[in-house]
Amino acid sequence: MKIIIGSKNPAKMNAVKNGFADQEAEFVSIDIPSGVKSQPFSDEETIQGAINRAVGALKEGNGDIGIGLEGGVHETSHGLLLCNWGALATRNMEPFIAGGARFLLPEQVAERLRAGDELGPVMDEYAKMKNVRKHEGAVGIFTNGMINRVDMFTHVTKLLVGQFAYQQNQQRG
Ligand SMILES: O=P(O)(O)OP(=O)(O)OP(=O)(O)OC[C@H]1O[C@@H](n2cnc3c(O)ncnc32)[C@H](O)[C@@H]1O
Ligand SMILES: [Mg+2]
Repeated sequence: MKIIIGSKNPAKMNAVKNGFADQEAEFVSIDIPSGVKSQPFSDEETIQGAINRAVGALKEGNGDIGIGLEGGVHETSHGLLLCNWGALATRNMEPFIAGGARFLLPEQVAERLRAGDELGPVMDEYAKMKNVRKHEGAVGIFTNGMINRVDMFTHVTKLLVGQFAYQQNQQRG
């Protein structure tokens, strides 16, 4: 099975490998554009970004499965939530989608995003670190390391792989 990951971000690549850990698979990473804003601002837009990357990866990499993982934010009456979505595309089924962890961003960070900044650079500044988005992620920083970006996207990948497996079983009868 050839799995194409629509990103070269190592946190996403490792998460996909973890999610398929018990299967014989070859992994290829290709930087696929999300087709949405670099900082998606709703669940809807983040889901679309994940689907675009999954479908694009499948085509571009000529694989059996394309995976797209996308981070975004979503405005609520409680404040700005960080949201995370994934999509799994195959040749003959509609893409599967699954959501990951959500939590409120500190107002200081939320204000920067509302003003048009991207979370990646804002997090590096806030945490006084480099490339937070490729390592623990905002989720790792704000949960004191309890859940990092790889853990979070591994969970999303397992939700995708599990739905795909369920559907395959249903079709086999
Ligand atoms: O190379 P790609 O796959 O694009 O990886 P990315 O880190 O940019 O991830 P996304 O495009 O999915 O995320 C959209 C934006 O939100 C930022 N972001 C999302 N989740 C984050 C996190 O946990 N920590 C830091 N930045 C995050 C990210 O840097 C982008 O600015
Ligand atoms: Mg990005």
